[in-house]
Amino acid sequence: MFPPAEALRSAAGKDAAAHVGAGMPDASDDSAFGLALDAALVRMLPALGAVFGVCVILFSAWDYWISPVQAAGTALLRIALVLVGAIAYFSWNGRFPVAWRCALVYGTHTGAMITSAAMLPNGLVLALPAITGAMFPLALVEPRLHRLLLLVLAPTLLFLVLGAAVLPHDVFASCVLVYAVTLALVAAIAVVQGRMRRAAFRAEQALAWCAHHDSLSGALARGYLVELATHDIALARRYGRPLAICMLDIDFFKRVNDRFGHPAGDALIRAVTAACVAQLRSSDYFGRVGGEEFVCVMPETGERDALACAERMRVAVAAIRLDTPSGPVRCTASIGVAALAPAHADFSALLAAADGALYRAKSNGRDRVEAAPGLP
Ligand SMILES: Nc1nc2c(ncn2[C@@H]2O[C@H](COP(=O)(O)OP(=O)(O)OP(=O)(O)O)[C@@H](O)[C@H]2O)c(=O)[nH]1
Repeated sequence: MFPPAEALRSAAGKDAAAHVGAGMPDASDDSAFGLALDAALVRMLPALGAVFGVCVILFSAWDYWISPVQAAGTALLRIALVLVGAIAYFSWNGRFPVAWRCALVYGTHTGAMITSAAMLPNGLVLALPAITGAMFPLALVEPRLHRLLLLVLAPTLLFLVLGAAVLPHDVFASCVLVYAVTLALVAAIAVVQGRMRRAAFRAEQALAWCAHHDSLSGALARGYLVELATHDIALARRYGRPLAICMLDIDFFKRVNDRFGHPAGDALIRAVTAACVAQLRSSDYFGRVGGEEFVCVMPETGERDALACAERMRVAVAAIRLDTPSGPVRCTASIGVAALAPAHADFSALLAAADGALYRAKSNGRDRVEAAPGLP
């Protein structure tokens, strides 16, 4: 069983078509890494929020131990703030970025700890290990330093304001020192593990790209193209939608290699890929299925539009001119087009129809587009 095409497209990094001919993902582009971190945050936060919530409520028992008289008040405050954070987290889902929701959960949970502790005698000193300890999971959840600092900003200000108000100066200074050292440690852990995660993410992206693309042309690799096409054919059948494919072969490519050398042949393969991809819709995809053979899959496209697209590709290929020391390299291409019909059992059958049309284009003189005969 093939995984769904959308999963395959996202495994390749972005939309498959957008990557055709685009080369390896740009290692300096952190936007995909940022999206992956946000997705991880969405997965981790509910669990982390629940753990924080349980801890904060358990601290109420501790409050009772320190000051039974005030325990009811602090317990109510803690529970109210945790509930506010949890309710807002779920009701803001989809309306606000995950970073804001994360800040809210962390802010309400640690805010509850700090405010309740400040109400108890020596509470802030006694609760300091819990308040600073709560920062450590953040280093795992959010390794981006600027985001981490934004997350801790509100609780830190609360800690400083309440600490200055309720603690003696020297005790307050010691608490601030412990807090600052912990924050520096947490930031260092975030930076180190962020670097490790970024390196792993890039390696994963590069591997996914290599698995799904042809390294010479940047077009989709045959296996990946077949997987995507198999899925799109199933969709087209299910919903009675059109789909067409083109099979393109560079004419007399051997002569290019023989006359200009293999590097020129390679450059021509890249130029043909770029020229063809430029003629396609973003929902189409283009793969290299053999030495100088390419297949383009066009979902939601009938035979007439596919023929027009194939003609645009033929003209674009004929316009290619590569300047080499041995003179300009030019080429033409023959293209076979086949539209999906009920008689095509699967992608191989459709491909065989396009191959037959391509064969006719070759035998009829090359540099032309031919359609496969209509099938019931
Ligand atoms: N430079 C280069 N050449 C390749 C690559 N893959 C296959 N080829 C060459 O492509 C040529 C294909 O030749 P043929 O199958 O005879 O096809 P053709 O010369 O294009 O002739 P027609 O298809 O009949 O028009 C062979 O010489 C292969 O060595 C590649 O990645 N790079």
